[in-house]
Amino acid sequence: SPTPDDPLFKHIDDHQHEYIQRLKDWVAIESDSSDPSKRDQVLHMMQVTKDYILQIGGTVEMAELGEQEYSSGKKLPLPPVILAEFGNDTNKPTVCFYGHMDVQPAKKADGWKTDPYVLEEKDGNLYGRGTSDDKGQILALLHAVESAKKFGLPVNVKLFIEGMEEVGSNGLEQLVEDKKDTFFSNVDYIVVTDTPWLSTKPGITYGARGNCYFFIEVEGARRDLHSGGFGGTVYEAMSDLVYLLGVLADVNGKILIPGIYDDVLPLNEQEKDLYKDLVFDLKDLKRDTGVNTFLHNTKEELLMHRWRFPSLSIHGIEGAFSGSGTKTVIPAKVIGKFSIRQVPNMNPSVVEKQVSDYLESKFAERKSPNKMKVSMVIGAQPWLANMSEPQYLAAQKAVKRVFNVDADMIRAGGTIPIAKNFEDVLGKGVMLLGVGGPDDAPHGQNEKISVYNYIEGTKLYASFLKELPSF
Ligand SMILES: C[C@H](N)C(=O)N[C@@H](Cc1c[nH]cn1)C(=O)O
Ligand SMILES: [Zn+2]
Ligand SMILES: [Zn+2]
Repeated sequence: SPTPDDPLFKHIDDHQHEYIQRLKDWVAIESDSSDPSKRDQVLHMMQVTKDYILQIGGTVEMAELGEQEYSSGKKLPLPPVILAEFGNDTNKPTVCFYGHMDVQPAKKADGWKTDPYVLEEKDGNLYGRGTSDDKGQILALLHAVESAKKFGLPVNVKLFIEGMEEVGSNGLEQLVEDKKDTFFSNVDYIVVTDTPWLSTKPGITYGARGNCYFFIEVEGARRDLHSGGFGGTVYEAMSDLVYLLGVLADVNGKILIPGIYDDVLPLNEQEKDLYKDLVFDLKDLKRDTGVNTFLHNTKEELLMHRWRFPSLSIHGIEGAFSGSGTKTVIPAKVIGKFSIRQVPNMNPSVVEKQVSDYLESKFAERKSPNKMKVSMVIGAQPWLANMSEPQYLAAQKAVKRVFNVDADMIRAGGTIPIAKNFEDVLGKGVMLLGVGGPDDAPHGQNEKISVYNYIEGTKLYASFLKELPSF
């Protein structure tokens, strides 16, 4: 361990088995927010989190968000949001941490080596869905709060924890508005505990991309058809969809939608300098991902395309045959799913129109009689902060104290949908301080967090709480 002698750090080290056991218990709850059949698990996860916060001495209000209505008319309860508090001393600064307890889908059949919902410890890593994104990072924070409390908390701590982040944080912006003059009224800083480091060196994150997520729905027949009986006689919905998905970007990742790059902030020399000293090795990335040829060859270009340029990814097709075997079917209705990561100063409503106009004109050119509909189901804004604010200085000092290195100042390619709203609605500085590793594989197979990041990350959060009042 790189940490100096400190009773607080010793307390954390002494409790690591308990911390790992708790992560194991929480990973076992299949809180996948995208799967309607698992909504009760998300609700249960929020309850378990609330109970633990109460156990370590916090107060908790559960803010109800009402129901989620699907296009089919089906309604499901939205998980309540946890609003928690540790201390309300007006002489102390107040920091509010944000994170989420829902996870992305995961099935052993996707290629996991172990059951995604059974935490496995192997070679210093803890494998399981949510170990890194975001249950492990939230638990590192909660254990830090619990430990720091034993030695006297020098700050008031608030927690704002939701259960729908992975599907775009439904209803959350309105809740931030509603709680502006109550729960958030005394909050000085917002810290998001949901982001990975760029390398094994700790990073502090001052920007994140937004995301506009689209569905293209193409409908041909009333039911799936036998391709022997109908192949060659019908306009196939899947062919239309594959065509539309194929005209979104070129082989080099350039997005072909007219106007999409118009609002991207130009790059200046000062920004270029920020990339120079970052520790980031393309060889490590190749080894981790198994990708031999990336779209960009230098550290700077690759990071800029992860952080400060938009990108378009195609995620899947609902309604298409995707099993093993050789089903000979013509799917009647298919929904293609893709998203465009947003960067400053792109605006989701502008992007929505650009995408719809483009796809409608491409579909019209094709002259298919099938029905086609484009909808934007998530429109999350990008966020970029001023990294000279006090919470950044305190985080830098905490990194130095725990790891004895200077933190990398980095941005995130992923999205925290609520980050920009926090800033806009509350007018408070936001920072992402995460403890995930660069190769944790969030959203992918065999997601993990290392025991090192989990435990030293707990010390990082505890040190941050100690340092914050001095800035
Ligand atoms: C960074 C965070 N852990 C995360 O994974 N966020 C999701 C949020 C999102 C965006 N569109 C839909 N969900 C992500 O970046 O994919
Ligand atoms: Zn997350
Ligand atoms: Zn995620």
